[in-house]
Amino acid sequence: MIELVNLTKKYKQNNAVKNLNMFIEKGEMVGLLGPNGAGKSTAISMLSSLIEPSEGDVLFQGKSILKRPEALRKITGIVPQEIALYEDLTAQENMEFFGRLYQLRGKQLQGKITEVLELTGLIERRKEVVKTFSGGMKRRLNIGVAMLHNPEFLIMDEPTVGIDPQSRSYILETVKRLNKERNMTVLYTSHYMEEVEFLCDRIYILDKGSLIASGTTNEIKQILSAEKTIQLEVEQVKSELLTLLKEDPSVNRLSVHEKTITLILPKEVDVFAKLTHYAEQTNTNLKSITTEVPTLEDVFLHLTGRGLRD
Ligand SMILES: Nc1ncnc2c1ncn2[C@@H]1O[C@H](COP(=O)(O)OP(=O)(O)OP(=O)(O)O)[C@@H](O)[C@H]1O
Repeated sequence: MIELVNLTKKYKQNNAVKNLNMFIEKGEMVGLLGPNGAGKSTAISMLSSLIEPSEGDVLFQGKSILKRPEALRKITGIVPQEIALYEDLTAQENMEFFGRLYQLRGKQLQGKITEVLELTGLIERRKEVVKTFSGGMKRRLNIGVAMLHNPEFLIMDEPTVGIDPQSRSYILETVKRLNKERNMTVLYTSHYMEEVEFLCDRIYILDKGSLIASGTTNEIKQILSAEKTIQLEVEQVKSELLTLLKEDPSVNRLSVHEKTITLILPKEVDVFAKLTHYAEQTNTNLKSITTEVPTLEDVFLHLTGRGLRD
């Protein structure tokens, strides 16, 4: 349905997106993953014709959208990273304003507003002004606005950043339902691996503007099939311990998040005795050692040597 061909965006010395090749089939949920600054928003802006590519093309049903963006625009709903709502208007008034921009009027507009307010769980709050809403409710309303013109294709740019857990799971469940019940095609960008793992059939991983991996969720995880992930929970992360671990030839990758050290090692290596020894040597109080099933987060660490949330 949609194809990105060698899509590139250059800003002076910086390539925000480099030779990006992607395809999205009708009814698919595709994840675009990467840490902050990876190029996700830039890729989305080119896909939705908000900015022009420096090189490459976007094809919709085989035809370039560069000169004729309307066909794709008409079927696309965009949920931007920034909340775009009028704070002093009620939820209902915001919907009416944006609905009119989509040329909806009268009964058709009111029917659609009720439908999307129900979908986003905000029907009870329709008469309240947006500035009294929580961050999560504003996000849900923003999603509702993107749904007013009945799009077949929904682009969501990190829709769960900085919101409460209930709104987050509500959004994830809603997106899944839209895909199942309406065969909605979804492009979902995130730096939360677990969200993409939950939602998406296929995944593209971007880092510094370039694609570093792509495939089905299972294919991506198999990159780590010869490896295992071990997590060490420590009372205090000591630099001496990190040095010993980094120097150990069986440690392929290492990352630290708060008081947890994550190691990726070959599957056959038995390191428990060695880890306990390192802990003793550095006077580290080891609270737990656990072997994890690899996650997409581990795949990113494996491919780049960095955690997604560093
Ligand atoms: N208008 C611009 N001018 C110059 N550089 C830009 C511009 N827009 C983006 N960039 C740069 O391009 C790179 C990719 O940015 P982009 O916003 O696409 O990343 P992202 O993956 O969406 O990250 P985030 O999750 O933080 O939004 C960054 O290094 C950014 O600083």
